[in-house]
Amino acid sequence: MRKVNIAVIGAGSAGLTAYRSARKYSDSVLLIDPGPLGTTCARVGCMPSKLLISAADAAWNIQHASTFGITARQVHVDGVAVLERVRQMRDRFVAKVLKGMESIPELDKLDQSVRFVADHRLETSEGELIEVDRVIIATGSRPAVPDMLRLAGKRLLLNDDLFELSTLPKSVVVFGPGVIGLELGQALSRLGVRVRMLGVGGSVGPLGDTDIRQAALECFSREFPLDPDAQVNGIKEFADGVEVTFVNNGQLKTETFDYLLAATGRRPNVDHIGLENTSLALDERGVPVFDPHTLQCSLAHIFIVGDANNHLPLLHEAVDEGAIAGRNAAQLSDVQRGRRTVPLAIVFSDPQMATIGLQPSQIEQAYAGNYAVASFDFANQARAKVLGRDYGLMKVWAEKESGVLLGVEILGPDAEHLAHLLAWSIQQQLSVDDLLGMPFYHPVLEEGVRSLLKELKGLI
Ligand SMILES: Cc1cc2nc3c(=O)[nH]c(=O)nc-3n(C[C@H](O)[C@H](O)[C@H](O)COP(=O)(O)OP(=O)(O)OC[C@H]3O[C@@H](n4cnc5c(N)ncnc54)[C@H](O)[C@@H]3O)c2cc1C
Ligand SMILES: NC(=O)c1ccc[n+]([C@@H]2O[C@H](COP(=O)([O-])OP(=O)(O)OC[C@H]3O[C@@H](n4cnc5c(N)ncnc54)[C@H](O)[C@@H]3O)[C@@H](O)[C@H]2O)c1
Repeated sequence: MRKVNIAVIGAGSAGLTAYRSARKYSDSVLLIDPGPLGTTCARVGCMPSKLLISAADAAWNIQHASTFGITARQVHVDGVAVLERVRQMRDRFVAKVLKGMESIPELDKLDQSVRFVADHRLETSEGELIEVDRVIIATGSRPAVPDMLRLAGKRLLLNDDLFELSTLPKSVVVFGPGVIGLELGQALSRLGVRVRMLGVGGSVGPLGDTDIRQAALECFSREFPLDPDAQVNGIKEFADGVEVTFVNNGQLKTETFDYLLAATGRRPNVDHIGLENTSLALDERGVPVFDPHTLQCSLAHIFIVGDANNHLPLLHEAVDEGAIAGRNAAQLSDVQRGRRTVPLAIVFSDPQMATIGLQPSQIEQAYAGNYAVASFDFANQARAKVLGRDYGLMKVWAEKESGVLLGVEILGPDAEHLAHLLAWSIQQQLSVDDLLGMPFYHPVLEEGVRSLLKELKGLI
């Protein structure tokens, strides 16, 4: 039987980093993945979605240049060319990952799927048994599709499928106004696809603040119909599309679309890896209980990283977790708490959305009576007006006595940059006064942060 010191299950962003981190300490590290290789981020996630969004923004900016007195006569979106570019560029990102994997010795790689058959034993899809001293689970996640949406049959699209279409569809109903739904749904709409978006429970993107959520709803609803708490009565596949019956303004309405895009969340890939054959403690979703600082599970020799642990399903977190777990798995007698960065999530919609630090509900719970919050409306911001993008709302929460920043939510132009500025400030535990002592150029979007901080100073 093959014997391995450290087995890394999954060669995505988390697994690859875990492998490299562990390999610094041990010669016996096996990276196991049946493929497709190249990582979710590069193949079907971060990169192709951002490529589609860039195409959409190009079309949108031309169509809306009239704000500046510039009119383009005819804007033609060539759906075939748009998707070809997305795939071409996507393939380059994937190729870069695969090239990087070439430096991994062949003996360290196994192109099969594996499952646990005991705490220290894995079985490959071909029946080979592998005795393992330590294991890092890095199996990622996959779309979670409610049964009802499967009624769309062949007309059901997942994020993976969207980028493989030969041309842009004419119409798409998007289920789930979360991160993926808003990014892809808005991009499709801006590329001329008729989009309707339906959600449950009223959530919009990752936003926790009700005012910002409302502002987001208003912004997106200007571009396509969006009901974040829809009542859907039926879904039916027919030869050329899918028919959806839902309640719209109190009336039952039936509309047909080319496709139904399911963007209703993701589930960790831990249900087919034989966890039932181990003595690992699992949570209510069947995910191994683990320590987010060490990535160690209830059995000291097993670690879980990236989307598989369902904690912070984002690329930079997957990479950080892989590095921590790789080191800890290799140094089992000296497991250490790795450094976790301040929570930061960005949605590449327009306006962009960002959440940083503690969520509003967490602040209420931990700092009740001892925090202040100020908000800023981009409608009044000089730079946003110059850019013709004067919409959005931003809030910052700070502790009352110290003035230290606790959390931020942004809906606004170029939020990706403001979000980093504020995330770095929170991580440095900077206070409102510290930040107000920094330079603010004119005219820039950051001046909005200064206005907000000045208001916040008056409240703490
Ligand atoms: C549409 C979309 C857009 C996104 N955009 C962003 C973004 O802009 N920014 C951001 O930060 N995040 C984004 N994400 C999230 C990000 O892509 C993920 O958080 C990240 O890719 C997770 O990496 P991972 O290593 O955990 O998983 P993966 O990269 O999915 O790797 C898991 C690997 O495990 C393998 N595997 C599974 N089961 C087994 C088994 N039994 N045996 C062996 N191998 C197995 C799989 O083949 C796969 O290669 C996006 C996700 C999606 C879907
Ligand atoms: N820019 C980024 O960083 C980025 C981009 C895309 C994805 N991601 C990662 O991928 C994860 C998954 O994204 P996601 O958008 O699939 O999940 P999500 O949790 O962000 O959104 C799922 C949405 O679907 C809704 N929903 C659930 N069941 C539904 C149903 N039956 N009908 C209609 N709506 C329903 C939910 O209310 C929610 O609004 C994100 O949490 C994020 O971590 C990140």
